[in-house]
Amino acid sequence: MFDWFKKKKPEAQTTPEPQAQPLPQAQPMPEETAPVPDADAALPPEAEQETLPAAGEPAAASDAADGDDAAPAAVAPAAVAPAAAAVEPGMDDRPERKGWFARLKDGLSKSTSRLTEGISGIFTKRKLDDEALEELEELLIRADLGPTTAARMTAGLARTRFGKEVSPQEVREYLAGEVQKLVEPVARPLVIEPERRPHVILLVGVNGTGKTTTIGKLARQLREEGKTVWMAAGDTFRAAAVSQLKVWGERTGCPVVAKDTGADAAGLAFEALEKARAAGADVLLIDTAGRLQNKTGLMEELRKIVRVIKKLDPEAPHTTLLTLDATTGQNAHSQVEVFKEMVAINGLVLTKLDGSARGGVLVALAEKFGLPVHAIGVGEGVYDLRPFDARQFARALVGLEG
Ligand SMILES: Nc1nc2c(ncn2[C@@H]2O[C@H](COP(=O)(O)OP(=O)(O)OP(=O)(O)O)[C@@H](O)[C@H]2O)c(=O)[nH]1
Repeated sequence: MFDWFKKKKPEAQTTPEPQAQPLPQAQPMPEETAPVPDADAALPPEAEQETLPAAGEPAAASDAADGDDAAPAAVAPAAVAPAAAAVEPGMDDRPERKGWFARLKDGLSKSTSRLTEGISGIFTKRKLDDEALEELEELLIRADLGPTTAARMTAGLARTRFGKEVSPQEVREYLAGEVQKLVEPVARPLVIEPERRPHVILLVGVNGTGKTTTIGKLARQLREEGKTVWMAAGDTFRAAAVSQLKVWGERTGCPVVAKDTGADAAGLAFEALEKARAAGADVLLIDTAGRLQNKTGLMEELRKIVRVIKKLDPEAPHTTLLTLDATTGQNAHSQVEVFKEMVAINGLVLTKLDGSARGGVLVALAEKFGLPVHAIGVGEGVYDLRPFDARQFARALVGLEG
């Protein structure tokens, strides 16, 4: 299995340091699932194909998802890559060289230094006058906090300190407090509802924002909590995405339901839910495509996935998470708008807050959309997903110690 992994290292796959820290035992596979040692051997021979109760291939006229009674199309069953027998040596990057707060702070340092240097420039030995307020407002807008937030924060500072001498440290403390107040309501950890079996989590987001990596990180966390996790390789558009998810499956000891490139993503999600349910899994994580360049196609695909899995569980997906790359700054706003049109987003994961991030955007997103930020990504490793802590984030953003 790991030979395959070595041979077919996917493009975006990371190479964490070899430090074994075993997760719980690999999950048992249901009897009827065939191990798939190779990504290219995902389809079983024709004789073994079975008829699915719903959801056909994209070309099939009968779309079970549309709720019609047409006969479901015969499709190749999804292959299930078995959970690895043991955690891959090297997947565990837990003995961190740096604490996650330090990483977050480092990552935010570009936004932070611009902000802190700016604040020092404006406020050293100077009274808070209109000009200083204007400069501060501009600085906050440039740090991606958004015009509304910038205006409110500046006005708040003026209310209590106008005409007085304020130090840069005072301003930073004030801003950290305001940012914390703003983001606190959205800092909500992801809750897995035990009565759902499985709790279905759909990951959506533009390509490259970190969906697949986030699935791997989430799977690791959930497995450590003793939960059984299945994954569905719903980005059937890109072969690399499927292989990448299989690698994460191996790393975390979670079965991955996958099909060949071009297969119907909704059909795959349906099968994955059936299988995860039959196996009594606690959580099913569904990866999806993120081809925003074909917005209509993507919208249809995501909506179909949702319709199809609702046939098995009317309340699924129980969580639809949008991953946003924090380095894209204001672009994140339009991504939220676009994906909200497609599916009912009920949580965000902000990734790449460790790398030249434009972290202020998180504040503006919180203000504008109020969507819960369930987690933040602070690195490429399997341990680099953290619950979003409002206070620590706020302090890191303005360059204060946690
Ligand atoms: N520094 C850093 N890199 C990250 C983080 N999350 C993901 N990445 C990297 O971002 C790249 C894209 O991540 P993917 O998980 O492949 O993103 P995706 O949305 O699934 O993209 P596709 O597979 O193209 O659909 C990979 O190189 C990841 O290692 C993070 O929190 N920090």
